[in-house]
Amino acid sequence: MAFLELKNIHKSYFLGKEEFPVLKGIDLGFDKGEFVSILGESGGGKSTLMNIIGGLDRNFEGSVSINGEVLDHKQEKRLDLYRRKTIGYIFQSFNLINYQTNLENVMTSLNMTALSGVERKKRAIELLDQVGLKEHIHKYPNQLSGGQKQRVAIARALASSPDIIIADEPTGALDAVNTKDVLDILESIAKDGKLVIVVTHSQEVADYGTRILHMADGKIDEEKTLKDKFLNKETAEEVTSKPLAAQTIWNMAFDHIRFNKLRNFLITLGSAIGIFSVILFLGLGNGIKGYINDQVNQLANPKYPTVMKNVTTDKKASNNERMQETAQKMTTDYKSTTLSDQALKKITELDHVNRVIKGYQFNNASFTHGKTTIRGSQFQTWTPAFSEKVIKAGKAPGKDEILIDKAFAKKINSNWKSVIGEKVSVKFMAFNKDNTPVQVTDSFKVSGITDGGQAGPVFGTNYQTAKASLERAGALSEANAASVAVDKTENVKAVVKKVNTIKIDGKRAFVGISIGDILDTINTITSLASYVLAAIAGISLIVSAIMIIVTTYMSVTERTKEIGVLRALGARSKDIRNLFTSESLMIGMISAVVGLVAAYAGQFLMNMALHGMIKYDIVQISLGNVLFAIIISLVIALIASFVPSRKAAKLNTIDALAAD
Ligand SMILES: Nc1ncnc2c1ncn2[C@@H]1O[C@H](COP(=O)(O)OP(=O)(O)OP(=O)(O)O)[C@@H](O)[C@H]1O
Repeated sequence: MAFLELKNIHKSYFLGKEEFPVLKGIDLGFDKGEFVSILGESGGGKSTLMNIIGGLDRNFEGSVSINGEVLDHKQEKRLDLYRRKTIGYIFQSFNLINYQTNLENVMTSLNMTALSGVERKKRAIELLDQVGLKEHIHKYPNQLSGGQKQRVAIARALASSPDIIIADEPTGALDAVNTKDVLDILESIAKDGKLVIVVTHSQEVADYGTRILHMADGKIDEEKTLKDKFLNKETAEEVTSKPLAAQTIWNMAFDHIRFNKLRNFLITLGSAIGIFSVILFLGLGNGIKGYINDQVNQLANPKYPTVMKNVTTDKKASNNERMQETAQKMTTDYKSTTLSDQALKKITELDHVNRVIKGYQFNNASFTHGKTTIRGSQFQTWTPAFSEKVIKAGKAPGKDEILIDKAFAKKINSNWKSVIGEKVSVKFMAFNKDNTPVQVTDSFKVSGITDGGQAGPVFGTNYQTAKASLERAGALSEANAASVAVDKTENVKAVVKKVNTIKIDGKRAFVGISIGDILDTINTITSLASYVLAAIAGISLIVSAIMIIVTTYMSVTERTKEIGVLRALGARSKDIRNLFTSESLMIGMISAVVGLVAAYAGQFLMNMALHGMIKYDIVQISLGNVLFAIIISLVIALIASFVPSRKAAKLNTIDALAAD
């Protein structure tokens, strides 16, 4: 029984329905230690036969057996293992991987063995030494002569110590000297106890072997034994085969990215710009939200929700809308907006309420000092609901005293603090019990100066002072607003909810609102705005996804031959898919890192530039934003590589090897 046996091999190609028989019944036996040359006219079917022996072609009739065991061509896994372990391929056009050094080319085959990393490297160097290339191991294939390239290819074919070496026109591209060298090496391989099968057109090459087979018209028409096969000395080295490890695939992907530096740099840059802008906008959203929260909290004490009379009958109206309606009603039907002590008592009786502080709010007040007047501002009572931080100089108003806004104080005197102690007159419209407008004019001493920041100017006296003014003018003096002192911040929400459900005479009596509610509204608006901006920036991520798709496609097209070589060396179809997916993921990962670094740099620069103006870090990239960037970038890379990497994995090995 021969080591390799072919029985009744038939193979046809079909063009449409038309059949072109190429192999018409081949029966052959080969032994280890043989150096067999297959000669024959061009188009006679030599390569077709080699593809069947090499486990690259599965569509044929007949059987191939190794050591008596029939190879099941239907089992892809079995064939992958067969190519990895039993077959070593040498091609006419060398088919080395151009972005790998010669050492790495040999290592690629060794990476499909169970040898350790150190052993693989040692063996690769030994093999390259054996073919006389020790000095050239770190060169790339394009830095070698044709003969040298073919020797690297031989070293690679020998790497996994296969029993059969198939060489398709191995000397076709070589001159006489290199041809002799390569044939010597092939002979020594046969002498080592391996089966060497060479396809050639050259009688000179054929004469070198131990046996010549001649093919014509799809059959072996002549067979000639030149010399005895070499003694089958059992080779000591037995290398166990293993599929490509994930780590190796990552390394190959990385090598390719490095090899195509400029192209990958540009793609990474494109994707990174997308990530950068999305993250920066999200960070800006966080910062603006934080800034507004900070401003509002500087202005108001969150433990004091504000209450007004509810005048709205529309059940669907929000609390904000109700407050606005009450404020409007103050100018037409003032009486209906006042809060009686009796009504406010209902709030005082609620759990967690310490007390209710009565107050006033009047719009369109004007303030005058000498020739300086400011109109259209709100005049209100100063209650503990304001944060003390609002007072930038001086103190809270006592009897017949007033707090004025800093901008107004500056108008009076550029040395604004000096306005404290001066008299300021206030004029605003109130109403008497018949809802007839009554002008209130009074004059108070400035006790302090306020800065309401984004919330606008704050002018205010204490409750007693305002009440006395209203009474002097003959206006209604019942409060039209109140602040509720709640025991703890965490109870504010519950108290406000309760306040909003209190009914008097069967109607909802109050509308209460807390700073928390106001912040919730502002935060929702800011988040929305920042998401919209991030989504607009996200369009560039779509562009980057398209770029990755295009490059992966280009990469697959450019590397068709490499895919064929890897499959011929025994890589599985999923290894090919993983190779392209890994490359995209790596580009996605690098883009995310570059985008994030740029976003952090942007954050630093923007915060530094704006700090003088707003004393706040306006860009605040959160850990969540960082994770989001990494995940979105990887997901895009994964989606973008999905189709091209599958296309690569599905390529037919023979067609891939035939690619130019
Ligand atoms: N994929 C294919 N589809 C259709 N016909 C094919 C295909 N591959 C090869 N053939 C045909 O099969 C025949 C045998 O081709 P093969 O490459 O095996 O010949 P060969 O003996 O190796 O030729 P050469 O010495 O020129 O390399 C040729 O006529 C060729 O045109």
